[in-house]
Amino acid sequence: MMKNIVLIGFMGSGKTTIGKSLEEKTDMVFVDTDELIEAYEGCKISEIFADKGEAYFRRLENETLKNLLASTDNKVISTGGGIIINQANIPLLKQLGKVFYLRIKPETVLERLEGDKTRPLLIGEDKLVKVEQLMTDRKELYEMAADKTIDTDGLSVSEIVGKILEDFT
Ligand SMILES: Nc1ncnc2c1ncn2[C@@H]1O[C@H](COP(=O)(O)OP(=O)(O)OP(=O)(O)O)[C@@H](O)[C@H]1O
Ligand SMILES: O=C(O)C1=C[C@@H](O)[C@@H](O)[C@H](O)C1
Repeated sequence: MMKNIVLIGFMGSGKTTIGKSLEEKTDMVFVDTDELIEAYEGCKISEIFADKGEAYFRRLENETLKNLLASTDNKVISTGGGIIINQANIPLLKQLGKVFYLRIKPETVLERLEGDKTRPLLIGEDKLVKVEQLMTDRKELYEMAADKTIDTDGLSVSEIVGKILEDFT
């Protein structure tokens, strides 16, 4: 297994925020699979979904994990919220390093992503219903992929970072 910290969890669970804070507090380098895909494709995730479809995006996520496996370690890898949908990704995540699942309640997701237009799966009405449905569909997959689950509701960024570092040996 490579020595990376891998962060998984729903949109808005804090993967980017926690990942960047880990980068500041350690000698590890932060990367984000959504950002790597945007850089590779030269456009935004919402444009990839609109122009080429979700299935195309999911293939890019799988390629991105394979590229990271071929790269150096000592990274904090933040992942797209749906990275676990393709179950072939689960063993890849585990090979990359220790997988931390940042668990969050649907209500907290809505509070955090209010007005955010960058998540194509959460556009339109009835967002709470959409979030609840997606979480129900994904719950088991996140748990299957995780080495460690952190319930993040009500915790500060530094508390979550502390828990991860305590556990990352
Ligand atoms: N522990 C926390 N407490 C309060 N607010 C937080 C916490 N962690 C993150 N946030 C806020 O929640 C929002 C979403 O966080 P972030 O972008 O890090 O999530 P994400 O998991 O990377 O989402 P996505 O996968 O959709 O990019 C941000 O505005 C961030 O400041
Ligand atoms: O939860 C999801 O399926 C997604 C989460 C984002 O991080 C992006 O990867 C994209 O918007 C899809």
